[in-house]
Amino acid sequence: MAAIGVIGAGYVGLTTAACFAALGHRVVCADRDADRVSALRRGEVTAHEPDLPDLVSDGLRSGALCFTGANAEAFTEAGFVFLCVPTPSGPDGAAELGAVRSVLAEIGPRDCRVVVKSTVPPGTAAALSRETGIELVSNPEFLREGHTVADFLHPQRIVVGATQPEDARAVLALYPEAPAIVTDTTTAELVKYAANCFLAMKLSYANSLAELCEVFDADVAAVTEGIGSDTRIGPDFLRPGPGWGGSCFPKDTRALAAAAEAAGVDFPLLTATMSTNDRQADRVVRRVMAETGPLRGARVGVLGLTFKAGTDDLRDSPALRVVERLVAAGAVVRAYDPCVRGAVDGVEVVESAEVAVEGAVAAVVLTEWPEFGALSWAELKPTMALPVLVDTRCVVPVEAAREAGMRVVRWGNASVR
Ligand SMILES: NC(=O)C1=CN([C@@H]2O[C@H](COP(=O)(O)OP(=O)(O)OC[C@H]3O[C@@H](n4cnc5c(N)ncnc54)[C@H](O)[C@@H]3O)[C@@H](O)[C@H]2O)C=CC1
Ligand SMILES: O=C(O)[C@H]1O[C@H](OP(=O)(O)OP(=O)(O)OC[C@H]2O[C@@H](n3ccc(=O)[nH]c3=O)[C@H](O)[C@@H]2O)[C@H](O)[C@@H](O)[C@@H]1O
Repeated sequence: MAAIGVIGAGYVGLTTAACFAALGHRVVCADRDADRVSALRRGEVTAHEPDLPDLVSDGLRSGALCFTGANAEAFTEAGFVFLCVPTPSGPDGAAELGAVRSVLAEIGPRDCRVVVKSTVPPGTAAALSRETGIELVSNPEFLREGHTVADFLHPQRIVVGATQPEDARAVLALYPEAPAIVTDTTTAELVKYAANCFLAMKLSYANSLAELCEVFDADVAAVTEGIGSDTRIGPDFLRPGPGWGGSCFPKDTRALAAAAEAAGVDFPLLTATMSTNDRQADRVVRRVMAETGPLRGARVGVLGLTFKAGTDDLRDSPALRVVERLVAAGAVVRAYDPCVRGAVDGVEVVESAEVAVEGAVAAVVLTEWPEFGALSWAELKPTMALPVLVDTRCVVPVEAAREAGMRVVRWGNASVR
């Protein structure tokens, strides 16, 4: 059992803290957001993450986990301190390291292992170790939102970068058994970007295939099944949609592109991955308008606002990019998302799919919430101004919707497979 400090109680920090506590370690988790800390002390978890509220409550009850607003309390006694603070995009796309630096300044040289879990550009730990005199360990995180606890407790691999082999061994020993990749800090940092950027590239490829399929009248579901059955390609991350988003892919692709450019390395695959994504929202609006005509003054019902199903996270959501463009085209947008309540810029958020599509010239599915697959288009169609359904996530059973009289645009002409 180890004494662990975790700095940052967001998706990554809170999951790290609660899971390490569940694994038998003693954890102090610090966050500078006083409201978040007060809520967590009461066992209130706002993120929509399966099992996380239970693990937090268990940790608080057993005393294995506690929360503080003072970072110093998380590292005074700790043998390990995990940095899980944000690394957002700066104005030129490069990762902004202000939060990491400020925490390191607070820690100062001391007798504990300082582990960077935040996603930082290759060379960061080495440079900051030189600057601060703290020998940093790199331990990038690969969890997905909506699955944070399961991904943390059952990782496909753990990557640790360290200068001293015993530091890497000590960090690995905190985790459950899993395949480990032990390397230097810069390589570990690059693994993280390489993974996210590769997945983003795969998605941009799939989205371009979807566009091609619509032009050639081919079926993207069959195409991606056809290529995904080749184990060298693999079936995952080939589902086309309105573009990829979330708190990490967009910022991490920008950050790696900025790092490559600063290093004088031409990486056109990466820039094409991003520019392909940037085009997707306009493509959705074009596809809607091809069915409805001009949108000025027309009502559009949007189904789904989060960046993917299974999360309440709206950060850099492709759905919001589409909404912004629909509004710019003059549409009056009403949106429903099972996980979003309250105000979202430019759009009226309503309490049901039925209310969202009432009076609309088109219903546009932008997030793959399973409940959208169960909607009765026979009941919805008579309430709409035009029977148009644009399903960018391919979740609506197309035959049933067509039988109900809907004109269905299914992304990439995807068949139901
Ligand atoms: N969200 C995700 O799925 C994943 C994120 N990452 C990386 O992990 C890092 C954190 O991401 P998230 O957990 O999503 O961020 P988040 O925004 O959900 O949470 C960050 C937390 O850190 C706190 N914070 C900021 N500065 C602080 C400081 N100086 N002292 C104490 N607390 C501070 C904030 O109040 C916030 O609660 C980023 O580098 C991200 O790229 C890596 C893998 C997955
Ligand atoms: O660094 C991070 O923050 C994390 O980023 C992603 O996780 P996450 O942002 O939770 O989301 P994903 O499930 O990867 O989805 C990203 C985007 O791709 C889209 N997507 C995903 C898969 C697919 O087949 N099609 C598709 O359009 C999603 O809708 C979403 O907009 C990675 O999957 C994690 O491994 C990584 O740790």
